[in-house]
Amino acid sequence: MFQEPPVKAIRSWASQVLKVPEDTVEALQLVRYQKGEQYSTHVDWGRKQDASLWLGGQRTATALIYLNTLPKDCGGETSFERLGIQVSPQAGAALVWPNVDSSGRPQDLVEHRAMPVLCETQKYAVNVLSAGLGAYAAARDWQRAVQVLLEIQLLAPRAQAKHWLQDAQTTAMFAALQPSGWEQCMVLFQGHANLTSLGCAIRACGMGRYWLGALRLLDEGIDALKCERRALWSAAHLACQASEAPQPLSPELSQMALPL
Ligand SMILES: O=C(O)CCC(=O)C(=O)O
Ligand SMILES: [Fe+2]
Repeated sequence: MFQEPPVKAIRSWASQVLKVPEDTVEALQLVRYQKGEQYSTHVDWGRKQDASLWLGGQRTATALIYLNTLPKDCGGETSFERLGIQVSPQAGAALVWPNVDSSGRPQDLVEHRAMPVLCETQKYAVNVLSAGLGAYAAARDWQRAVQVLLEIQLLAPRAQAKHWLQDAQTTAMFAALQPSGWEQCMVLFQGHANLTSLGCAIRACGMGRYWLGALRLLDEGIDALKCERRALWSAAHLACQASEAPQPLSPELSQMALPL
């Protein structure tokens, strides 16, 4: 389906307009409203308490492409009440807005709704959202996830998109939490120490049977992040379950400085 020419064309256009790699454009969503239907006020980005936010990476921007024009007085406008903006659907026009500010912080200002359609003409639109790396994390394709992370880092310099990049990096670490990716997970941990990434790194050590590393991270991480031991308990537990037999330390890892 991603290979259909119209879908490809829209995804490629969206990647340029939203300034994200094409791979992080989510699957297109087609929306249709019949008479009386609407979409109540919401934001397109994920809330902090939403676990899919750090697994999926933040939705940094939205492009809404209207597929048909609604007659006058037929409703169906996209309304940004906090901004005092209402846009009427016009065939072929696209409404593009950021969901985060220049530092990557999600914005409440861009909450919006689709006003009810008031006549028999149906409203059709395509909603294009820039996703994080979630698709690859879900597919356990850590090589692609890491590659996309590198592309994102090049596109968005660290200082300008700090929060979003942290989400993306943690997502890539999750994707790499596999027997074949655990060393890459440790590499991603460099310069990115927080509770979630530390938990990932401990589990990665367990996957690689690198027990010394897991123990060091557990001890030093608790000191450095000033967290309680039990905050990392499940990571440590999973690390222990990941493998039965210990494995000697590789020279490469023994030289790696902990980012704490
Ligand atoms: O249909 C509209 O005008 C807005 C749609 C929308 O906000 C959404 O699908 O997230
Ligand atoms: Fe929306």
